[in-house]
Amino acid sequence: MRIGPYEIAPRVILAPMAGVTDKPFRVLCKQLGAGLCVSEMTTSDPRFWHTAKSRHRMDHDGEPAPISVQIAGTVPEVMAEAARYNVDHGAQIIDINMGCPAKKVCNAWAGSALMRDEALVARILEAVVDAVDVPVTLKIRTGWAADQRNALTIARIAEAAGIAALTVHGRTRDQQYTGVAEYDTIAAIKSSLAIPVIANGDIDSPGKAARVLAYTGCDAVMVGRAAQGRPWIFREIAHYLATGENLAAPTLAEVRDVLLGHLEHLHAFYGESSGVRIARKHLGWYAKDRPEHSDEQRAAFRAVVNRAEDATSQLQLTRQYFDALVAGVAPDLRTAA
Ligand SMILES: Cc1cc2nc3c(=O)[nH]c(=O)nc-3n(C[C@H](O)[C@H](O)[C@H](O)COP(=O)(O)O)c2cc1C
Repeated sequence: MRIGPYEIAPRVILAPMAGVTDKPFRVLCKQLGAGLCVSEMTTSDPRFWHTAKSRHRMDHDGEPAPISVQIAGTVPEVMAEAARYNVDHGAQIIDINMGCPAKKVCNAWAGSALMRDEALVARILEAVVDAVDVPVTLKIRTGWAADQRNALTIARIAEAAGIAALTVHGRTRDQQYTGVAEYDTIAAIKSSLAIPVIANGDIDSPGKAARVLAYTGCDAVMVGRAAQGRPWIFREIAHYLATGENLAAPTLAEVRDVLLGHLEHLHAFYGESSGVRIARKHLGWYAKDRPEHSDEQRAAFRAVVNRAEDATSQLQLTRQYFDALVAGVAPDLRTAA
């Protein structure tokens, strides 16, 4: 699949997730097989561009190409300026967020709320496409509510405005994350457009990715929540799409090394104090799906690791836990604390 000059291969993309898809996570997912990783959304309001949060979100130093940066906002000229600013700071693809149901975004009439105003959508897309020389992509839901499913109309507006690829999350805004993704709507959109369409929603295994691609006819799939604590899902999906075979799960030693590398990158990127805090949610996700140990042990691991206040002890406790798993013994988390 192509987005402007970029060949996106394999056809599996990391979804933008605020608070999750920061640079350390994007770099990791790319290394582990994602064809493209989309940044957390960045605000289009210039008053917030110099906060620590925005500076981290706009930092793409050393990130592998193509660098896709998501912007959110409501005013066409402001969105255009935000797109220019991000391109000046390394963005090679601009993605526009009209898919996020978060209150903070929707109260400001951004994210998926924008889909209710089709004329404004057209003005925003045209303004952003005109403002930059890089490809502009759009991410939408199927509509605002069950009786307001206007994704196909928005998709046609997007294509006419020069959008280079469209991602559709198969839910309406009022569904938030409940219900099941409607792949029928995504298939209908794909069959009506000439630009690449990316299917998103509930893709959590290589088999599901292949089924969604076949059912919708889409050009690629986008994976969000299933990548949390499981960044190797991208190579698993890529391998399955290429061969029809399942790749072996990563060994515990590899999981340990991936996780320790991820923690080190978080500590270096955010600084020790914020890095340790931000790492905690990732630690919880990595521990969540380990079948080797009991729920009690996983809960104990989270509790102990959450107490680590500095980078050294967070790394040490994590290593200790996974070393014990690798050796096939129960980790003694009481003494580790
Ligand atoms: C924690 C979290 C943060 C998210 N932040 C964004 C965001 O910033 N921009 C956006 O377009 N979608 C955002 N989403 C929606 C995801 O990109 C994706 O559309 C959704 O999770 C469905 O895909 P999944 O079923 O693979 O998780 C977020 C989702 C989650 C769970």
